[in-house]
Parts: sequence; C-alpha cells; structure tokens
Amino acid sequence: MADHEDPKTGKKNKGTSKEVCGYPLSIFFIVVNEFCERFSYYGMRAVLVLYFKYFLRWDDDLATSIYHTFVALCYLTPILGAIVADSWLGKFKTIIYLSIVYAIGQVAMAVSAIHDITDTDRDGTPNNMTFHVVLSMVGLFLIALGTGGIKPCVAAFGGDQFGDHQERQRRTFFSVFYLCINGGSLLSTIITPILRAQNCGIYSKQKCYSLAFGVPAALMVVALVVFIVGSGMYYKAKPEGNIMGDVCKCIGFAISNRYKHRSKQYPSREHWMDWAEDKYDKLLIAQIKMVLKVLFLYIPLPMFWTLFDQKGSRWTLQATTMDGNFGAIVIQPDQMQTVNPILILTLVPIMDSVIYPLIKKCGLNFTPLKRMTVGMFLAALAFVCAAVVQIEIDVSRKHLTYFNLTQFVNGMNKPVNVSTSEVVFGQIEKFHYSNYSQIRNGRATFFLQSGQLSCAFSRDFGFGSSYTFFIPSTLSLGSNCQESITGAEDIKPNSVHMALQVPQYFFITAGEVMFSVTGLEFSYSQAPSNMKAVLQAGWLLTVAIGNFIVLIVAEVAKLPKQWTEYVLFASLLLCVCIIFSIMAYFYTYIDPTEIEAKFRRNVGDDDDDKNDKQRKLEMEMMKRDLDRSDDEHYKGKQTKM
Ligand SMILES: CC(C)C[C@H](NC(=O)[C@@H](N)CC(C)C)C(=O)O
Repeated sequence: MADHEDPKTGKKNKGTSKEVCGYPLSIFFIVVNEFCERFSYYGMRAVLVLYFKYFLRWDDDLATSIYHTFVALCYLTPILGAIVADSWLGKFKTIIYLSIVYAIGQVAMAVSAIHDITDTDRDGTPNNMTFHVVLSMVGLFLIALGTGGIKPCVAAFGGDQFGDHQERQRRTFFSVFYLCINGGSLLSTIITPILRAQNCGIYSKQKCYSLAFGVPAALMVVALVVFIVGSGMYYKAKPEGNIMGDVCKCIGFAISNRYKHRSKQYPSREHWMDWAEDKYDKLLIAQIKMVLKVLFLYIPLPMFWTLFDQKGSRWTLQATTMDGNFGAIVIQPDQMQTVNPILILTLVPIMDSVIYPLIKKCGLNFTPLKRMTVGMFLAALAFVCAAVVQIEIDVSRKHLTYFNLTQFVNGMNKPVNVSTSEVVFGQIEKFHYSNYSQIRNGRATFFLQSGQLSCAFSRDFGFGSSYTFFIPSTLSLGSNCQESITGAEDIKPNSVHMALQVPQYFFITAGEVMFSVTGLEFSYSQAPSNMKAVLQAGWLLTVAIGNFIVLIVAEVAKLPKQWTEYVLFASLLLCVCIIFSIMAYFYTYIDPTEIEAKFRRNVGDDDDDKNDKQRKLEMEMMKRDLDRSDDEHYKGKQTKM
C-alpha cells in the first residue's frame, strides 16, 4: 500500500491501491490511459492538414494556419484544466469530465468527415461545406480543451499515487509515462494515414477521413473507460478551494503592501512575498515562493521547444529536398518524423538503466537541472547537424522539391493518350508535348494508347528528378514501348540521402529525453501539494511559447540561407543554455511535503501556544531556505544544481 500525506493535516494516509513490485497498481490504468489518449491525439493530428486540404478544400496557407492555431491552443488550455483541478474539481473529476469533452470532439471530427451526410447529388463531394467546416471547428475546439485540459492533470495525478518513500519509483513512472506517450503516438501516426488512404462511403467511395478520425475517437473512449475502471484504486487528493484566486490575491497584497511601506522608516523584509504576512497564512506564502522559484527558472525554457518543434516544419521541408530511397523501402519526407518516437522508445530505457547509473557510478551528481542543461545543449548540437546537412544539400542541389516532374513529346503523326495508375497526362496531339506532371518517387508505369496501339513502359524515379520522354514517330502496333521510348534527364535526382538527418534526430531526441522527461518529473517534485497540476501547466506553457517564438524568429530574421537560420537557432539556444545553467546553479532543490508539514506543525503548535522560540527559529530557517536557496538542512535532500 502506498501512503500519502493529507495536504491539510500533513498526516500520512494509506492509499487504497495495491502495490506490484513497489509500484501502486493504479499507475497501470494511468499509463494505459495516456497511451490511448496520445494515440487519439497524434493519430488525429497526422491526417488533419490533409483533411483541411482535400476534404474541406482549403488552400495550403489556411490549412497550415488553422493547424498551428489548433496545436498552440492545445498547449494553452492546460492552465484552464490545472486551475479547475487544483481549485475546484480535483484532478480525478477534471480528467473524467474533460475526457468526455475530448471524446465528443473526436466523434464530431469523425462525423464531419462523412461526405455522404451532405452529398445530396451523390457525386462524392459534400454539397453543404459549411456543415462540415462548422462541425470540424467545434470538434477541434473541444479536442483542444480536452487534451490540453487533462494533460497537466494526468501527469500530476500519476505522481500523486506515490508515497514519500517511493521517490525512485515515481521517477521511473515519469519515464514510463513518456514511453507511453511515444508508443501511442508512433502507432497512430503509422495507422491513421493507412486508414485515410482507404476508400469508403455509402453512395460513392472517397478517401476515408471518417475512419482516420473515427479510430482515434474510439481510442479516446477506451482511454476514458480504462481510467474509470481504475477508479477504486486511485489516491485522490482533495482540492483546497479557489487556490489560484488566493494565490493572485496574496501576490497582489504583497506588492501593494510593499508599495505602501516603501519609505525607509520601515525595515525591509527578506523576500518581497513576506509583505503578505500581515494578512496571509505563512504556509500559503511559502507555497507561492516555491512556485515562483520554479516559474522563474522556466523563463529560458521555451527556446528548447522552439527548436524541438521544428522537426515537423523546417526539418520535414529539408527532407523534401533529399533522397528517401532506402533500398527495400522508400521513405516519404513526413515519415522521417517517426524517427523521434522510435528513438524515444530506445533511448529512455538506455538512459534510465545504463547511462544515468553509469554517471552515478563515476561519482557525478547528475541532478535534474544538469540533465536539462545537457538536453538543451544536445538540441543546439542537433541544429548544427541540420545546418551541415543543409550546406551539403545546397551544394548538390539544383532544384527545390522532392516531386518528380515528367513530360511527354509526341513524335507520332497521331494523338496519343498517356497515363499512370495515379496521373493522367491526357491526350497529346501529334507533334505536341504535354505539361509537366508530378510522379511519385520510385518505379512508375506509363500506359500509352493511340487507336489500336496500346503499350506500357516503366521507369525508376529518384527524388526531385525531372524527365522528358520522347514517343518516336516509328511507334506502331506491336512495338516494344520499354525499348522504343527514350527519356532525357532534365534535372538530376536529389543526391543527399535522408539518412543524413538521423544524427540531428538522434541529438534532438537525446536532448528531449534529458530535458523533457526530467522537466516533467522536476515540475511535479518541486511543486507544493496543492499546485501540482498548476506547475505542470506552467511547464506545458513553455511549449506553447516556444511555438510562438518559431513564428516570430522566422518572420523577423528572414535569413536568405536556410543553414544560417539553423545556426541562428543553435546559437540562441546555446546562449539560453548558458543563462539557464547559471540560474540552475543558484537553485536549491526542496522537498515541498516536508516544508509544508513543518509549517503545518508550527501552526498546530501556535494553537497550543508552546515552545515559541524554537518554533520561530525553525520557521526562520525554512523561510531563509526558500528565499536564498543556500541551505542544506532538510535531511540532505536539498542539493544545488
Ligand atoms: C510536452 C510535449 C511536447 C511532450 C510529448 N511529446 C513527445 O513525447 C514527442 N516525442 C512525441 C512525438 C510524436 C512528437 C507529448 O506529451 O506529446
């Protein structure tokens, strides 16, 4: 059984969850829930832009803007979920209610993608596009509210399941939690594009977006059911009223009180928050100090996410100018992104079971903040690799895309029809040429048809190449097209291989493991008991801000060469990394439970009115510890960076 401390009394309560190998059983339901939820989120996200473009028929710009607005919203809503959880409903109920909202949103998306609903003329295209647009926008809003709202609660709720004696297990939990995120997302980003490529429909068959959204919707329902099944086993910390309201009022009072007493005749106080002592509980003030200390440390962190989130944009665009032919398989540029979750699934266990223990054995104290600093450095290194690859591409490249362009010149004295299984060149008049059309990378077969003459020929196409094929005047019934048709290479295929992106993916993912997995746990362990979800939301807010910085820097810098932009981002992160390491050096790890317990004990003593001097001394020591961060008297638990 895991025991827990009651946030009000400071007394340990026995949890109701059984333990398996030292872990509360309830954790199982939480990690499975996370796996299904991330499957649902990333699965839906994988086909979203294509849904906008091909189903709703939006142009690229609108599709991209709405996509990024949605992603940013998903990282802004955690603060709402956290406030509701910590101040009002508690994490358990918040997760349940917002998961329902989330599942409804996913179902709305699936329904919005059924073209038959408004396809009155049964031609395969919706006739009332407004219906589909409105329903999908409502769906996306509900999803953003749900996924963002539950995100800080699920992580913190998982952390809550561990007792004070299970610090090591709790750290492992956050690693497993991260594995589940990436396992779920990897699986769904492979599966949903396959589902989308199916044809479905009642009256006419179309690409099956409804199935690609429907399966994530079903997984969200499974996530909810799994979470509810574990209900009897969870430790559910009770919310302590409008904590965020109290925090704001307390900070406001401290500032105004400080201002009122600005004259020199009033003795200064150790910390500006101490000016709230005239009205507010010392425990609340101590808790606010803990939160502010961590939030201050978060200021440089968005820069990491600024680089991290460019995997999906800049790096994918870079991949479009590279050669994705891996022999047996041909990798599409956007598929390169799956390297990240694949590497996470391998690196997290390696780090936890080999690298970190090895570092410990060498006598080095690799504290969370040191790990995060190294993580930032690795991300900067990843961008240096990206810049080197970019220079290589620029040197070898004469064109800009990964599409292959092909045209035909008809040398015959009669028209000819040319097509592949995917592209129709149409009828090419005698002695005329066709427009250039895009052909898939890999092998393509062309079918020629002119009167009685019908033949086929195949060619291999490298990424980014362009060809002109000549149909000779001598081509006639019985000719062998494979031999008769000659081609000229207008543009050579991309020569820089996509495998060269692997080092940059490796460094950014190793950086992510050190930065993000550690940061997740750090945000939990350093938060006061009544603001765990709020600090998780603060952590996620750094992701949202990071995404905005990408837009700002890319817009403001407007560098002519892509590799210089990569170097700029790497340099910015390096500077931020140095600043962060200095800030981290002055940070002292605390044990919020212990500090809170001491404050509570002192309040209890206050009631009994005994041992006044000793109590005051102890309180002073704790305050000093929070203010100056240079004490080490909490059972040696507090360490510097
Ligand atoms: C805080 C989030 C950015 C962290 C996490 N993302 C990941 O773990 C990525 N490696 C997933 C990949 C598929 C982009 C998340 O919670 O989604």
